[in-house]
Amino acid sequence: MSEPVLSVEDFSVDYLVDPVVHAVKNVTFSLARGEVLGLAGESGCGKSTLAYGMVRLLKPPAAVTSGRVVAGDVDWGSLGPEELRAARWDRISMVFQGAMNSLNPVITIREQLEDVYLTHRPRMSRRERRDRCGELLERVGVDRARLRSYPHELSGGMRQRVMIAMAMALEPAVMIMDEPTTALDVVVQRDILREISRLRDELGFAVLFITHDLPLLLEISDRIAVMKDGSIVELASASGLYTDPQHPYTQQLLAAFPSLTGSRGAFLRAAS
Ligand SMILES: Nc1ncnc2c1ncn2[C@@H]1O[C@H](COP(=O)(O)OP(=O)(O)OP(=O)(O)O)[C@@H](O)[C@H]1O
Repeated sequence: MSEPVLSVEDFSVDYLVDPVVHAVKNVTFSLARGEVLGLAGESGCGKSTLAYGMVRLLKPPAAVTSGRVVAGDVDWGSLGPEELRAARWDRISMVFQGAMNSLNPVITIREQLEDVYLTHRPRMSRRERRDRCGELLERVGVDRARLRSYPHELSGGMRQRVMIAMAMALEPAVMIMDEPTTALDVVVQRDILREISRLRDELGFAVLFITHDLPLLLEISDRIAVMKDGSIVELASASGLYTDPQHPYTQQLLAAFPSLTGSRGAFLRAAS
């Protein structure tokens, strides 16, 4: 495998409450350039804690108790608050569940997208910034005329696409997506996921895609990590995990989706 764009080594997070919750336990994995790694597991297994922990967005009582996260040549644990702010979006960007609700209601889509460039690329000319914002929107399937809109004038699906555009604005090597389409209806979800797959092929960023929806992960991932009680119990190629699950918990998860037992492999990305 080529040099990973992201590696997570022996990473652990506790919630320092009484009694202490060991939410993420000694997690290790890496992401190759252009890879989609799915992270599956049921509610409460620690997926979101891992995602927020990786980009150091956790607040007390959460505490990272072991390990490190290295993106490119940067150890995230060694960055100060300012450096972290700069590295987020630029090297690793995030789209979280309900992210569409974090758009500022009183400023236009154009201003929100331009803001990313104003903050992170202050030397970019006004003209280039404007062009880029239009291109970004079109990339995620939203007409550039929408730059003039306010968030409430867009549907939930469109707003989530705007968030994905924003996450791609600085062309980060890694995007972390935590249930990015869960709040949307199934057709919109599929459209957006197809778009993410296409953009990944086109731009070559790697994606850590988190969801409890295993059939969805089988469809879009190259490899899948299965998480249970804070630990990764199995990590395999999507096809390997589907055809030859090793861990009893993975077998149980697969069995919980009767639709998967139909035409074998129909869900697999590799098979499409
Ligand atoms: N602020 C907190 N204080 C104490 N425990 C917490 C806190 N936040 C989360 N936890 C616990 O940490 C564990 C992991 O939670 P986390 O939200 O990361 O799981 P998840 O797999 O992302 O679940 P979901 O899919 O429901 O978001 C759970 O046992 C949860 O109860």
